Amino acid sequence: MSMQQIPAHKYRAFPMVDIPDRTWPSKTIDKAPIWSSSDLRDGNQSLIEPMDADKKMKLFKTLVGVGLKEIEVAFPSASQTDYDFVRELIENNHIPADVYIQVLTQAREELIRRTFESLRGVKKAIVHFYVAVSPSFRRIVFKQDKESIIQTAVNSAKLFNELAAQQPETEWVFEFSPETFSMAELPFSVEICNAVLDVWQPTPEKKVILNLPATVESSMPNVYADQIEWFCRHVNHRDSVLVSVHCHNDRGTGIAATELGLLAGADRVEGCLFGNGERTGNVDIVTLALNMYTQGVDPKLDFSDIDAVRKVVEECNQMTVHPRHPYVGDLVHTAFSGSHQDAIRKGFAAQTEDIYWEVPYLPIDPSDIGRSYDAVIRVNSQSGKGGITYLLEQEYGISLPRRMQIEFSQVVQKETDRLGLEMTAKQIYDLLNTEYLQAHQPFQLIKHRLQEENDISTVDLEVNVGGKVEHWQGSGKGPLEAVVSALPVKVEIMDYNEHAIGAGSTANAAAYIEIRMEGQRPLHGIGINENITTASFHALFSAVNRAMQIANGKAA
Ligand SMILES: CC(=O)SCCNC(=O)CCNC(=O)[C@H](O)C(C)(C)COP(=O)(O)OP(=O)(O)OC[C@H]1O[C@@H](n2cnc3c(N)ncnc32)[C@H](O)[C@@H]1OP(=O)(O)O
Ligand SMILES: CC(C)C(=O)C(=O)O
Repeated sequence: MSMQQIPAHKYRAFPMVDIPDRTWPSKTIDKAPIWSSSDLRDGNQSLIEPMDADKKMKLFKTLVGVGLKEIEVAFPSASQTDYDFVRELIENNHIPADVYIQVLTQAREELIRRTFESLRGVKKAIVHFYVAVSPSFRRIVFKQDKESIIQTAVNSAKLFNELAAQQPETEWVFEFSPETFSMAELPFSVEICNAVLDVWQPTPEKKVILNLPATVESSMPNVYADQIEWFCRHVNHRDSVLVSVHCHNDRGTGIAATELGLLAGADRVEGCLFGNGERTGNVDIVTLALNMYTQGVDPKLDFSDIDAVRKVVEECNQMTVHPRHPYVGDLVHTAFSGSHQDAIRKGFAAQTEDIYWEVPYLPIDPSDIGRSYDAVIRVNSQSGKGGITYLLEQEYGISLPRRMQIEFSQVVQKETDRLGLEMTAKQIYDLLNTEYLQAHQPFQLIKHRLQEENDISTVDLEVNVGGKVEHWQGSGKGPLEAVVSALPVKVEIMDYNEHAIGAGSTANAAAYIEIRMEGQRPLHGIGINENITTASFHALFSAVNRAMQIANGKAA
């Protein structure tokens, strides 16, 4: 059956939480939470092909490298691969001293025993068990009432105490997840958590983790935040509990839910790099961290080389990161459209090291995460003069004057429309070269002699005119006026600009001239030469030739 005409007959809205004095809306995130990566567990269990030992190790090292101190590495009772991976980490000392490995188990005795067995000899570990608490799970999956669900959790919590006591050399941290918390009645979630806390007896010095998952994201993020705040107010031993959020992204608001959950009192976040995980994924730790970073809050995770991290994640998950993925996607620091490019170019010009970052359209400085500025501006048929100018400036040191930017962008626009494709900086330069620098017909300046006496310049020009060498002479108040007077056509110079390209002995000069030939619109020419006077003469010839070609109907 396709979409219902009246969806309310099939679906219902999630109930609001009765918490009119909620405080989270007026809070801000001003410090990093405790991060826990679930890439090797929740992420891994959602892959078409779960990672083998090599991939798991590679990703584990990457997670350590970015600064994660809590890493859920396996569901050891699920498979021999997972069990062996935990053993490998422990037996071959792959776990840095300040890192807790975390493992997950169902609330079943034999699975819990095997889980503790997998951890033999570990220096410190977080052992995590879960029981689903929502009404549909109680009714449909477990076919158990609330009391027997609580009893399952309590029995497991007791077994945790017992098995941990058998390995006293390990620093144990316990974690309990009322799975499907976001779809459950809050009083029941609190009741089952309190029952587990009664067994574990945490203290402020030896806290336990209560992880409150949006196992399937099923409400707006403000509702999730209300749930977290309500829970934090009602759970016992709040000062001895680390409240953790574990959001999935079914409604596409996993990031928002997590951020609001932090405002609402959560201390800890579980998620995966770039949002891998069941269905639409776990919350993306990278986006969360960089959201904090771009608000001036140190996330305590290091994504200085985000592309290296992405490469490992893509290889291990056998899944590519979307080109629009926040912060890391191939296209997210790129502007194709004209007005964006214009603003970015002006923003870069205005940005200095001593002021806050405020380059328009770029929420982060790409270089902070190891990205170059190369891809920031790319030119296609949606682009304008700003982007074209930026690329010529960045790649070739050519700074077109404003009116010339307008003129040349029309040339580029025609070409992008014709090609229907993006144009690279080189293609744009080639077009500039063909259109302006190689505009040698009908008059090609071969060489010149310039004399200056009593403020009067005199030039002798050797010019190739249709294969025949001619000599033209002229004089005027400056070199350009002298060349204008030598030309066989009447032109008026409207504007002139010049600048150096590069520095030192290899520097070149670029000259730009705008002229008007009788009966024509103004047109530009460019000259580039080691000598600025020669460059200006070439610029004038370039402009004149373009004007002549247009007059003769040979160019647009
Ligand atoms: C939201 C999450 O991500 S939770 C984590 C989910 N991850 C995984 O399941 C990956 C690893 N899992 C596995 O390898 C297997 O499921 C195992 C080893 C844990 C269990 O395997 P099996 O014994 O074959 O059970 P199966 O996979 O069918 O799981 C369903 C059973 O677990 C029970 N169950 C589900 N969750 C729990 C829980 N938290 N505690 C206790 N029992 C549970 C179900 O009620 C069902 O029991 P039933 O067979 O008596 O009806
Ligand atoms: C085990 C729990 C934390 C889980 O993965 C979930 O609910 O999504």
